Amino acid sequence: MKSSYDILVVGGGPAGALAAKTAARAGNSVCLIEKRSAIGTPVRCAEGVGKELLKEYIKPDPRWISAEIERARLISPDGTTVSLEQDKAGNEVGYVLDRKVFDRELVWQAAEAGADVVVKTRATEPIMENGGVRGAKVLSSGTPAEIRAEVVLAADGTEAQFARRAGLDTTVPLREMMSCAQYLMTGIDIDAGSTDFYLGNEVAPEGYLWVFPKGDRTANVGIGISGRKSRDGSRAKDYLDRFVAKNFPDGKMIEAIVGGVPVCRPLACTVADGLMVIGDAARVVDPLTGGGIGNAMFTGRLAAQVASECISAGDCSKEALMSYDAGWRASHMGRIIERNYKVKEYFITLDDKKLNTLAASIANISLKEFSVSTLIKELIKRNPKMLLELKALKDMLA
Ligand SMILES: Cc1cc2nc3c(=O)[nH]c(=O)nc-3n(C[C@H](O)[C@H](O)[C@H](O)COP(=O)(O)OP(=O)(O)OC[C@H]3O[C@@H](n4cnc5c(N)ncnc54)[C@H](O)[C@@H]3O)c2cc1C
Repeated sequence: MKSSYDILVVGGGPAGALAAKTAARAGNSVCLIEKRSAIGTPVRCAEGVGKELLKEYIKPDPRWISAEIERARLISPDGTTVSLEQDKAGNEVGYVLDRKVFDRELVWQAAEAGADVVVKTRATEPIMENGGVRGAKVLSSGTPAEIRAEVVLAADGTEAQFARRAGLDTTVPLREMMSCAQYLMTGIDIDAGSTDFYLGNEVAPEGYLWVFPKGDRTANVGIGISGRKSRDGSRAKDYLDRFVAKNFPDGKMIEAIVGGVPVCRPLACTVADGLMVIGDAARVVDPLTGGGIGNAMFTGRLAAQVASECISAGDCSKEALMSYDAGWRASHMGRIIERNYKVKEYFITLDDKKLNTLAASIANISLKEFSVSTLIKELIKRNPKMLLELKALKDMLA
């Protein structure tokens, strides 16, 4: 680790790794620091990801694919199942990853591209000069040091501490922080080709419960609920325990995790003078699905491209870096986040009866060519009693 670089990346998750790889490939001197002693552990993720989405960033490799997924199923409170099968070209839809291996591979690719990767090194605060970020104060294996950089890319995950310390507003409303609990379970009977989402206030109030297969009768079984507790005082783990006791009484729990997923709108501004915020720290998790791996990689790559251009032009001011902020907001990803935020806000208002009605009305149709707009049209056609509500949703998305 040197004391000065073109680009300093704080955090070795998918956002930081893609940013470091892209920036190093563009010829910049790059340092990626990670506070943990090993990249990728412990895993705080259900590890589901779309195939198409991933293809853009990394070649599929059986070393980090735990399972191939053919369909996603939505299970309503009364057990009605809606199956979303395959993409338009008939390809399998996704993977469940082994993120310990996946994250390590991404960071290894950054190192191979020329980035210095330093673990056990935590950014404690930004170096601020003339109102801008000029690097980071760090604790590297317990020893204080300073790393200066033209641009810092903050990829430090949900807590977004680096951006907050640099003066950005990173507040998440309590109800928009989904609290999660997850067990890695083995010895359970599941559909090995399906990611299952259980909906309803009994199972997961204002959220959902997931079963993501990892091969060999093993799965990530997890839950996210809105806020820290539900109205009756139950926590995410209480709901998960009830579900597991009922559905997988003979299963064995191998690993347990807790975590939070911000299902809010992204940061109002993701840049400052000398600073760009990427991945979960920028709050670009999909607010409807809770998926953030692809969006983390997308923002990491885009930020590194913009940072490289700004460094070459000798201008890393907030104004110059703003093309990253404007770029991701105008992108397909930015538009989907905005749309899915509205869909999520609508779905959390539905009681179990309405969820059952909607699920029953589309359970028997083929959703192979599924798109949100065609689905809403179909729902409106089939649910005259909910016409006004569904029309309001359609207008919101127009
Ligand atoms: C329970 C749960 C289930 C999820 N399931 C899915 C899913 O199925 N599919 C999906 O797409 N997404 C899922 N997500 C979201 C997904 O995990 C994140 O969106 C993704 O990991 C974001 O990547 P990132 O690089 O932005 O942040 P992270 O992966 O969180 O990486 C941030 C890194 O920064 C490091 N760091 C933090 N502070 C510092 C510091 N001060 N100095 C140095 N390093 C620091 C951390 O140790 C960490 O390694 C889930 C999240 C949770 C909590």
